[in-house]
Amino acid sequence: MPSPIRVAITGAAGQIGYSLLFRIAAGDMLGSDQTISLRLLDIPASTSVLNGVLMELQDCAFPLLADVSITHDPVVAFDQVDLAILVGARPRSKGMERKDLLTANGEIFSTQGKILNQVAKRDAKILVVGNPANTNAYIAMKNAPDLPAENFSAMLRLDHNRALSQLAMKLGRPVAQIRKMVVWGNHSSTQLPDLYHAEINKNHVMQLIDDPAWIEGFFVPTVQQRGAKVIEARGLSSAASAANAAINHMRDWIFGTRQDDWVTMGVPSDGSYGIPEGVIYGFPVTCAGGKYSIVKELDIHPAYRDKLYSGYQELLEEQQVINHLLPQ
Ligand SMILES: NC(=O)c1ccc[n+]([C@@H]2O[C@H](COP(=O)([O-])OP(=O)(O)OC[C@H]3O[C@@H](n4cnc5c(N)ncnc54)[C@H](O)[C@@H]3O)[C@@H](O)[C@H]2O)c1
Ligand SMILES: O=C(O)C[C@H](O)C(=O)O
Repeated sequence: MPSPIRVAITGAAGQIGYSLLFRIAAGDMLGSDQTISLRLLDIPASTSVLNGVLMELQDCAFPLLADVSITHDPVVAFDQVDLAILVGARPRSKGMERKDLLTANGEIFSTQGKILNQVAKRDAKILVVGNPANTNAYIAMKNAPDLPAENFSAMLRLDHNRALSQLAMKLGRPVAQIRKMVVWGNHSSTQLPDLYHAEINKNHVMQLIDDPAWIEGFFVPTVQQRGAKVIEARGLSSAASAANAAINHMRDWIFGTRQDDWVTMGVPSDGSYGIPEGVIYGFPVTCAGGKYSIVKELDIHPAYRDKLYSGYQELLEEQQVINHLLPQ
């Protein structure tokens, strides 16, 4: 068996952590032949809970779990990590937008970006889940100038999965048959789930959906507002589905996307689709050999062009709020 991969998870005592750790330790992210060394980070106030999580991980006797350690020191958690999933941050509650968390959470990502810069492996893959995920990922990336920008990503996979499921339900077909979904932009209510490129068994789904009102009146707002609806229903934000999306995101980034398919990742813009550099934005990407590439030259529905740009503008507005956390 290959030597253990070091995986750091922040916010490990939280609710996403509780869904995420056990699946990673069971092999859902890195496969059944790969041992894992887990580094769990949380704040001192969560030590008791984190101790309980540690006991439960031990009690599972996972064959792939080479070792697990807990700490509240990011220097220890991120030391020579291969993968870091940055979950630890405050979630929003009912009535809040995700960007309302900017000032509460931004600081965490500037600190952690600096420490990743010092101690993580130079090719570490870093996924930011904590909200507002795109801007937090941007803060971490800018505070880690010695790591390649392409090592940083933000999670839009939950939105992508939500869009896939809504479409599968509409078509009455299995989700596994759908290819080429994308959710553009910010992991916020300005995100744009776009099914105009989607295929099912190599047929364009638009040939099967003769219902434009469903797309704009149901599909798009349902995906955009899903996080808020879950908070309304559960009184807590999505956790198991978020953990599942984080595993999907990392697995595809590491092992590659399916043939003739792509996934949505929040990645640094390279100017594609008129989105200037300087933001982390949801794009369709293919992954191979541990690298992602933005899918180029898709024809954007004319009514969507301005909407893609609105997501960019919102990200710039978010950056204004946390400008003091970016190295000048
Ligand atoms: N991108 C997405 O699709 C997506 C989906 C769901 C949730 N989220 C976000 O993920 C974050 C976590 O959600 P949750 O439901 O697990 O929240 P939670 O409150 O249950 O857990 C958060 C954990 O983070 C810890 N924490 C806080 N500051 C920390 C720090 N500086 N270092 C390490 N740990 C720290 C807390 O002690 C807590 O244990 C929230 O910001 C939430 O909005 C994002
Ligand atoms: O909506 C939230 O605040 C949590 C999360 O980002 C989600 O999309 O479920």
